[in-house]
Amino acid sequence: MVRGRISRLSVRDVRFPTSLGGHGSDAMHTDPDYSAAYVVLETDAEDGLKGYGITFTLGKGTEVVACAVNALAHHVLNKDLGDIVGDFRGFYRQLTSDGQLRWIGPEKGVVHLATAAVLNAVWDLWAKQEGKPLWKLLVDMDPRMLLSCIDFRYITDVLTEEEAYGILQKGQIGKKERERQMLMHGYPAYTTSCAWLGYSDDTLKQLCTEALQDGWTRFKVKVGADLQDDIRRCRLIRNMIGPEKTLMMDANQRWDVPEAIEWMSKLAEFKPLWIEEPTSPDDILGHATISKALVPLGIGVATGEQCHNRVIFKQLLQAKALQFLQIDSCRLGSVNENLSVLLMAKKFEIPVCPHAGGVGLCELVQHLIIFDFISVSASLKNRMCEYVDHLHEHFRYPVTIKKASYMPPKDAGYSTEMKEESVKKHQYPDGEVWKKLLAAQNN
Ligand SMILES: C[C@H](O)[C@@H](O)CC(=O)C(=O)O
Ligand SMILES: [Mg+2]
Repeated sequence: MVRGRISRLSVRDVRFPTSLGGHGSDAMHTDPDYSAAYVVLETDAEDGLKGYGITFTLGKGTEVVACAVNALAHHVLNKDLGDIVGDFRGFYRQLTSDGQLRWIGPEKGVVHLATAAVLNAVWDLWAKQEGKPLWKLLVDMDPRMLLSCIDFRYITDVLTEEEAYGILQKGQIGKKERERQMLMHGYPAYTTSCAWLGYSDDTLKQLCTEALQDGWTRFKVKVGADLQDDIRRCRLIRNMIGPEKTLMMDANQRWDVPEAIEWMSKLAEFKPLWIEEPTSPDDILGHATISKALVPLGIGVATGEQCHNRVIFKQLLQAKALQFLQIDSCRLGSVNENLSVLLMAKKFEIPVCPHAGGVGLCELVQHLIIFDFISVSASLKNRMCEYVDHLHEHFRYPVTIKKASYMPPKDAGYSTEMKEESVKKHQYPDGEVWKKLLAAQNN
């Protein structure tokens, strides 16, 4: 049973200097410091449980998101957790429809990232109070209750609540067996960690060799800045992994539409399964044009890590603009909005392959995709969840990867809690890591 009134909300700016090693770098984000606006919710329930929520950011943006979290705090403080989750759709709407804050959204940008951080903390707290990992809380939840968490506004033209109910009802069939399958074998993953754009060829070779030894069979390589470099790097990685293993490419929005088509026709010989974010994430019709042009080359289009909200996903699906849909646990408005996108993807029969390149994203999104398999999609065809091998040591409940698959978390909650020691060290600008780095920069 949920209990307690939210008595405190705090938010901290936590940054990791990943840019120093080129980790996480791509054609548009050349110096990413993996960071998080880290929210902690406390209650008066006296059970010692807290809710932890993050949203992923890159360095400087974090302080802006933290401000937005503080601006949203009054919606959460002094609220009864039972009232929040009892009408979660209403609460989601209260946050996303704040009469003043929605002007700097709505449901997009900084204010939506902040909403995700707050709501991720609420879901963590809820799951902890129920004593279940988040995926299991969702799997066991009555379908009507689950649907009551979703705001269907703006998507009823493609998915009504009744249709969604039908999907969830169908998903009940074989659910126990799929849960057993997940617990035994886990959810298939791919790795992006070998081939960030800032890595040298030697680093790429070494990491790729290690990944192959560890049993990875699916790899993503960053492309988009320089065609000759891309050709060299893609050849290198394809030669190393061989013709049978899966290769994906990610351009992180670098190209115009015609440029994307032309560039990919030059990389087609390396047989990528998909090109990810070939152009602006807002250009739905542009994605549709690219998708259509790449069909004869056997290359799909993947996108989603910077899709603002369910409305953009709806239109991408309507326009047949993507072949692989990439949800993000912190870009959308938390679990609530991700549920609506999983259900739309099911309706359109488009495989979901979540984005996880960032700090904490692997920890969070594994819950969503495991739930999706057990209760919604019931399929692993063309599906895999991204994995990046960075910063897990800072989390209290880090992901477990076995045989290149995510093993379902067993601890209660949303795996969002960071180690206090790590937070203290990496808090910006006063944590010891940043004090040293900033002092060195100033000398
Ligand atoms: C800046 C991030 O590392 C980004 O490159 C992640 C990404 O695009 C992915 O993981 O996919
Ligand atoms: Mg990407």
